[in-house]
Amino acid sequence: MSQTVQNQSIANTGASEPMIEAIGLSKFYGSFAAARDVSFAINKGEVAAFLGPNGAGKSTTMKLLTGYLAPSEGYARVAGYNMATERLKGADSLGYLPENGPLYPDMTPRSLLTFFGNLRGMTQAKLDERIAAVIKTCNLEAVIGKPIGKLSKGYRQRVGMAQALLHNPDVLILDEPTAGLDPNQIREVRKMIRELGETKTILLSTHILQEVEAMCNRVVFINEGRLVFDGTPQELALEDHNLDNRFQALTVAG
Ligand SMILES: Nc1ncnc2c1ncn2[C@@H]1O[C@H](COP(=O)(O)OP(=O)(O)OP(=O)(O)O)[C@@H](O)[C@H]1O
Repeated sequence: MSQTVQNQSIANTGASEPMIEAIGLSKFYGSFAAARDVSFAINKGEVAAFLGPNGAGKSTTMKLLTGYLAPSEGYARVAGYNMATERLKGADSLGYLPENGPLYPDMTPRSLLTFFGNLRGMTQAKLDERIAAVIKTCNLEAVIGKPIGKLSKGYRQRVGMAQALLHNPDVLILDEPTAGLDPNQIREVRKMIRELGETKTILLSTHILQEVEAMCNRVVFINEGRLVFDGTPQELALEDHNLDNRFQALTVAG
């Protein structure tokens, strides 16, 4: 597989305040590198796709960025805070949708949101206000009192989004937000992300190329744990005329 950085051009969207930074991030499991010296910066206002085939290291890198996993080398910054030494401050600005969504099947969406709000030290008044807001944003009215384990995949994903949005963070890191959803649910989640992207900086992982064109103004591409492209969707498509061809070119042996 190609292991060279084939395009390091940085997207120029006019914004320049870095909100999500990977600085030489590596994660080793024994001698296997799930992420290897990954560096990029997502600027304020950007909606960035984190692209790569299965097993490329997207979830690992996202966990390193959010501070859920300790890097073997390098460090991450969110909203300017080092996630190794200032994680709580960084977490105030960060909402994270993990790849498997909410893992508390016996809780209801309301009890889950209350639990996370309490963990974040929200006052009851603030919590009531924010729960009402995320129920609306994520369309959770119909299921707010039902056990999460009994909800459809689409609703579980929305509960995960509600949890990520609860403290109204400026930065969102979303691990495959549309995975396993039906076409209607995918359309709804994409619409929600587009709307959120008007006010927030977002990094979302996907291997669906239409998602890039539908939602993103920036692409970071990794393969076998290494950064292989960093630029705009237009730059990604340019060399091989379309995104499908380019995805293949960046991931096949070469
Ligand atoms: N705890 C672990 N121990 C050993 N290997 C791991 C561990 N976690 C992840 N890996 C390996 O690291 C590589 C990257 O995994 P990761 O889940 O980050 O990929 P991904 O790009 O998110 O893939 P997908 O699109 O399938 O979710 C994979 O080969 C995976 O098997």
